[in-house]
Amino acid sequence: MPSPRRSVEGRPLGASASSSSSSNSPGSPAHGGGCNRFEFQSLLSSRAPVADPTCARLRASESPVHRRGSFPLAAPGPSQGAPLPEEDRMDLNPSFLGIALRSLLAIDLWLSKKLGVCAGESSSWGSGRPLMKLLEISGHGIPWLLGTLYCLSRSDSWAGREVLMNLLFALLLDLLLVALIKGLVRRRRPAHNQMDMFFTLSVDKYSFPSGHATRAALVSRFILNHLVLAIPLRVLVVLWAFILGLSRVMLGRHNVTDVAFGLFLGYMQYSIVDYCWLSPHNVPVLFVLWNEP
Ligand SMILES: CC(C)=CCC/C(C)=C/CC/C(C)=C/COP(=O)(O)O
Repeated sequence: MPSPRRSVEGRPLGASASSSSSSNSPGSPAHGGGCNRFEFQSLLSSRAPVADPTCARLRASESPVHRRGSFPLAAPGPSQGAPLPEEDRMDLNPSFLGIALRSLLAIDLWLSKKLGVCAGESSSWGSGRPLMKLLEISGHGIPWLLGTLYCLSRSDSWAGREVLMNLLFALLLDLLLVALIKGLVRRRRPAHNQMDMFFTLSVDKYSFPSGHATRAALVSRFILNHLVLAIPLRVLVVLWAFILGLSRVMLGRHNVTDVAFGLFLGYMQYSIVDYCWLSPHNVPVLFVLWNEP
């Protein structure tokens, strides 16, 4: 009578774990991909080196997780009742972080789709689209850059110039960081978005993080720290940032997480600007362009 096939450590292998490639069982190469189908690997294989890496990988099919039916790739082998070390079982469990991230992404997509009520003319709040697009322009990089440059050219005080120079630096830093992260993450905009934004850069086909949200948070914090405003105006500035962020999701331009992270990033960017504050004392070269007003 044939004895069960054994791994190098003497434990029996499951039926589909046979290393003979002639089989047409699910785990066999003939069934598509061969041994590579077993994506998970036992901790044991890293502790006890084996001569043949194929064997190490095949040992995964012995795992209790595997046998419980989570991945029904292999039929139960003769090792069914044999107890395994605790660490073998833990390694095959999906990580908590992975599950949490996947759940967050699923909620994000679902919520963003639900909130995308102005994504098209025929959407449930399609008539609000022009207003959302007006908000979009209020947070666009071009008007902010041109506006700052214009004010800088008209400014007649050193203090005003210093603040405006730092605002310009903040806006450029924001464009750079957002372009960098968008290019690295490469998250596509939501499927329901109509790509009809004016004046975009090539990275703006990506959505993470929202450039409008970063700018809104950065500029708001900047204004609150450098302009003396009455309380109602201060509230308005904060509201503008949040409503602009929400409008990005309502227009279908972004998912909720793009905007949430954008607001956070913009807020943090202000801290960088504040830390590197440009003044005639630390970078005089930037200020020699002007004579004393
Ligand atoms: C100096 C320079 C490179 C200016 C470019 C300004 C510009 C075209 C910024 C793009 C603004 C924009 C459309 C960002 C996308 O915002 P999301 O909220 O859709 O990420």
